Amino acid sequence: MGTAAEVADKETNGGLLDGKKVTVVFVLGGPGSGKGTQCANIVKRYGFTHLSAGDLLRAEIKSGSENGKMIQEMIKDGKIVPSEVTIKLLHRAMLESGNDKFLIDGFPRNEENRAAFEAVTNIEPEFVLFFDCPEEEMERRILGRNQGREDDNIETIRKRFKVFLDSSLPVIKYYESIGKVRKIDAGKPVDEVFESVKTIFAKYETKWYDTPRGRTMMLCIGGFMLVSAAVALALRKRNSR
Ligand SMILES: Nc1ncnc2c1ncn2[C@@H]1O[C@H](COP(=O)(O)OP(=O)(O)O)[C@@H](O)[C@H]1O
Ligand SMILES: Nc1ccn([C@@H]2O[C@H](COP(=O)(O)OP(=O)(O)O)[C@@H](O)[C@H]2O)c(=O)n1
Repeated sequence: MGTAAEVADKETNGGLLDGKKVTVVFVLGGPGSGKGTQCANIVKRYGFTHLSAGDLLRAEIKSGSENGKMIQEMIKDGKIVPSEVTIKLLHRAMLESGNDKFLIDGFPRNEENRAAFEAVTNIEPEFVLFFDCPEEEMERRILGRNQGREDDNIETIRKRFKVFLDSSLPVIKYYESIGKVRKIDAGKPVDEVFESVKTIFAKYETKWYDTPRGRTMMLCIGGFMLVSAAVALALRKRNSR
């Protein structure tokens, strides 16, 4: 049982975010497996909002918040930041986005992350997209990433691999046991990986008439048909006189 405010918050959520039904896909895989790269592709094609737990934590460090120093130390050491911190950032970003489809990348990374997210938001993922990639390939990719990340050095990379095996794989196993994992062979080139991703996301394909431009076109076509009908009617009336 949480505080009264927490309980009230949970009751108003009821699996919804701000009263809205949302779709959440967790994107998991080892460090460097290509989660961020493929999330960018999914955003473009399927209109999801991409929320990377790591990016949100790094932005929190930059913002100079009171938790910044602690987060920085944990990331530098490849450790998993306490759930309450990460979940608060994810929850806020979800509310601010205004979207109803989310890719939550790099989360949940351990059992605590998973259980706490479910308890706080009451949201269950639609499915878990799991990028399965050999460790040597992930290491090669991270070392070539060049994003100036403090944790992309060989010592921290090895720690992150260990945390992935010890803490994150059990979460993937849990979702596997309830039939929610969609596994992708992520060791292939980017385009080939995206081909596999597309087969999983096919049902989220945005129809052209669901886009802002498509809706405008539909309105124009509707307006044109109305005007044509009115003109045809007027002509018929005149001819019948
Ligand atoms: N399928 C792929 N083949 C080769 N390089 C890739 C592939 N996917 C991503 N990369 C590169 O590997 C690095 C790590 O990818 P990234 O998407 O940042 O991984 P993650 O988010 O899982 O840590 C990046 O430099 C990216 O450009
Ligand atoms: N749910 C999460 C996600 C990331 N993190 C931290 O952020 C670091 C970087 O995560 P990331 O997802 O951006 O990067 P990759 O390890 O996937 O390359 C992790 O090693 C953790 O220290 C966390 O504590 N909790």
